[in-house]
Amino acid sequence: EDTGIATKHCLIDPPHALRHDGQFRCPPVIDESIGSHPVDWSPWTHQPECVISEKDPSLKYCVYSNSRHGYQGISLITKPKTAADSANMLDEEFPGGHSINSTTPSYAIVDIPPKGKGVMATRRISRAEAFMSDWATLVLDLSFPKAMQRQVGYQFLHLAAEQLSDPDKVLGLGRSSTKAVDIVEDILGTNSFSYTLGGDSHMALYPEVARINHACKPNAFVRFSATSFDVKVVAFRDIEIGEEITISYIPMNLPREKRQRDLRRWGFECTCSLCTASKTEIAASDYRREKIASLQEDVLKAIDELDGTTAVRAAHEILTLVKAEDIPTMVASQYEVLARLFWKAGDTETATQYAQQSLDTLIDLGYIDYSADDLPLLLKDFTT
Ligand SMILES: C[S@@+](CC[C@H](N)C(=O)[O-])C[C@H]1O[C@@H](n2cnc3c(N)ncnc32)[C@H](O)[C@@H]1O
Repeated sequence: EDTGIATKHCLIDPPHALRHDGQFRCPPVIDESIGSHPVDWSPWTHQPECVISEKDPSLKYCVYSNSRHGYQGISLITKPKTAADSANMLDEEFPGGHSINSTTPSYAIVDIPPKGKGVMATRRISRAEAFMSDWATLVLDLSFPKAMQRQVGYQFLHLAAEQLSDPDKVLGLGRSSTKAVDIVEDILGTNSFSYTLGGDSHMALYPEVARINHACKPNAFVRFSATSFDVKVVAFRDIEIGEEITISYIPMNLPREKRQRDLRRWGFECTCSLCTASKTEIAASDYRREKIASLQEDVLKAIDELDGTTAVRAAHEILTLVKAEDIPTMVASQYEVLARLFWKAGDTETATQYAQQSLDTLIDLGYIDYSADDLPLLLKDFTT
């Protein structure tokens, strides 16, 4: 479930003499010892509160909040170093350049029994269109719950929520039906995305995106940003007025049984069109999906055995199957696999063509924007 987010890292900290405009400085690491004036905590709007793990005293986490970020502020519970690295991802300029330029609202949050709330299109949305934007509101280092005693963990979660400009937007996501001990824990458990920040696994909550229900063949996907905390929701295909917006909570290539098992974490039985299709259709889909998985193993094995011909043949077969199963993101990654295989075999011309096809597929989906640098960057990645 890698959402593929990357963060900017502060790699260059030039000599003092070059720091005349302050632009190139690495952001300082800030923790509770920093000082008692708000200017000391900048860019955070609250004094960080920190705790050291009793289980491992080398681990320290703080709550970092900026109540001006996005619609309702952001709170991170993370290591001081990670917070310093992410400070440049903050965006205090809402409603600024990141929002969707649309005068007609494209969706509404409505009751969709028995799923609870859900998101419905209120106008026609075109394929590849980014029709919703949202900002990370709670971000939590995944190692934090394990490193902390339960009560301290809850206390920090609640502090993080309280320091948002609109805590109710997050707390309102709580399910009244739930038996969970702690409401914030429950909210994060069923609503957040996993992503990497400062090289560590985190979970991130986007309150608006959190209202989107799951489907195994969804009509939308979430597009993450490598350089900011905002996300966009993009249409996989044209969506008609009154249609429910859906995303996939799980990898899109799993057979039915595995999907149902993975979805249990969210506490529902999936009744999407793919899960309730006819027996024959489900069997055909499952067959292709299991075949994709076994062919992926064949590719890896062939690479191990330096058998390029078999690897390419299996990769081509996967491409045909993911097209038949209509898993567009895997079409793009499969072109990339082929590009890498040809690159390895020294056929850089064919490799370049496949790399271009991979990028074209992602651009066509609205997954990335066109950039002239992308092809050389991708090819460079093949060599390193
Ligand atoms: C991220 S939230 C989605 C919004 C949620 N329905 C709400 O009212 O806030 C995830 C929760 O929605 C419900 N849900 C999502 N997709 C569903 C589906 N396809 N069928 C039934 N319930 C679903 C489950 O309760 C799940 O834990």
